[in-house]
Amino acid sequence: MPRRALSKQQARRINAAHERRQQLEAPSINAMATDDLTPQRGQVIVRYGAECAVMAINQQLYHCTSRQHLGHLVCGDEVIWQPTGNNSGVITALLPRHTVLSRPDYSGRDKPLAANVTLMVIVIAPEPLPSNSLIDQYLIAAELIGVATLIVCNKIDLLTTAAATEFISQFDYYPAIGYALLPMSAVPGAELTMLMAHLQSQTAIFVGQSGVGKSSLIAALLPDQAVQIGQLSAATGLGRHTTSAATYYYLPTGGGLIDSPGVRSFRLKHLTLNELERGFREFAPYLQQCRFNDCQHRSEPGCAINAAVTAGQINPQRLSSFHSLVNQYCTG
Ligand SMILES: Nc1nc2c(ncn2[C@@H]2O[C@H](COP(=O)(O)OP(=O)(O)OP(=O)(O)O)[C@@H](O)[C@H]2O)c(=O)[nH]1
Ligand SMILES: [Zn+2]
Repeated sequence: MPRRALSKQQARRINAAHERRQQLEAPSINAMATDDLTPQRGQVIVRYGAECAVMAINQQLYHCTSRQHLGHLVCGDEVIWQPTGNNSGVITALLPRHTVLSRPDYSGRDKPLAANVTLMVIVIAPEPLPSNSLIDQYLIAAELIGVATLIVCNKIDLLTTAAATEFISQFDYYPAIGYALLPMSAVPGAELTMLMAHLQSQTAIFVGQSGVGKSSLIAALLPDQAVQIGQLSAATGLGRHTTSAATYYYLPTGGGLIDSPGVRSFRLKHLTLNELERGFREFAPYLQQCRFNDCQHRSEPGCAINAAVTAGQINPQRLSSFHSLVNQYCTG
């Protein structure tokens, strides 16, 4: 299929990203561009131990330590930092986080994993077969964190056109409740260009079952990932950047994505019934309408959610998914 013509805005973004890339690739990356030592804004690209690689407004990477009172900084954090010369600096303030992706640590306490993510790309594929319940778990997490979502149905090339249509039709009710669904394959082409368009100006993460093609999609989206990793190694002085740490990568058409094994395997934690209800966005207009305040939306009389299912306003599969997640997550 022919590639879509780029709008002026897309072309401008591509040019800006290209310039940024050239700066990233410049051999002078380890040299201070200026003697200016005044505090300035920056973004944490990767945290390693107690230190961070920070992208400065001059589009160069700096190796920064951080003041202890700032706590646990993560990839995606926006910060104020002060250059100290020799391509280094000190992070002095953490700017408010718009969103935080976190996961429980070994003691069960929530620990931030990445900050300021704006889009969760939920990857499914015909192989391994997806479960609607797993999709719902990611959607709930996204609703609670406050990030937008895109459901990507990858590996569509494995199916005939008729089988692909039938496969995708199982998930038809997601677009109906406002969750975009994009069928595609992890190879260059019109579908990848469309995915790029969805990622513009976003900070995305890719989540989904093992084997659905997250790594393949990310590799197709980031042809220069090795260059970016090389620049990080140089900036951090570590020699080798470890890809196990959550890392922000710049996309060629603008925006970026945060990736790490931990981010890719992000899962839902323990939830209260109220949080679970908030995770089903189409339930919202009915939640205060049930006769009983503690209605579990099973067979209670006067349940507005069940009435909405009967009236065709809520998909019955979403309600049964809600019930199975109550059993799974809302203990005690
Ligand atoms: N036919 C086809 N195969 C694909 C596509 N995308 C990925 N694959 C294959 O699917 C397998 C799994 O892909 P990965 O990218 O490793 O999947 P993943 O989701 O990153 O898996 P984990 O790293 O285990 O989480 C590999 O053999 C890929 O080559 C696609 O669009 N079409
Ligand atoms: Zn109810």
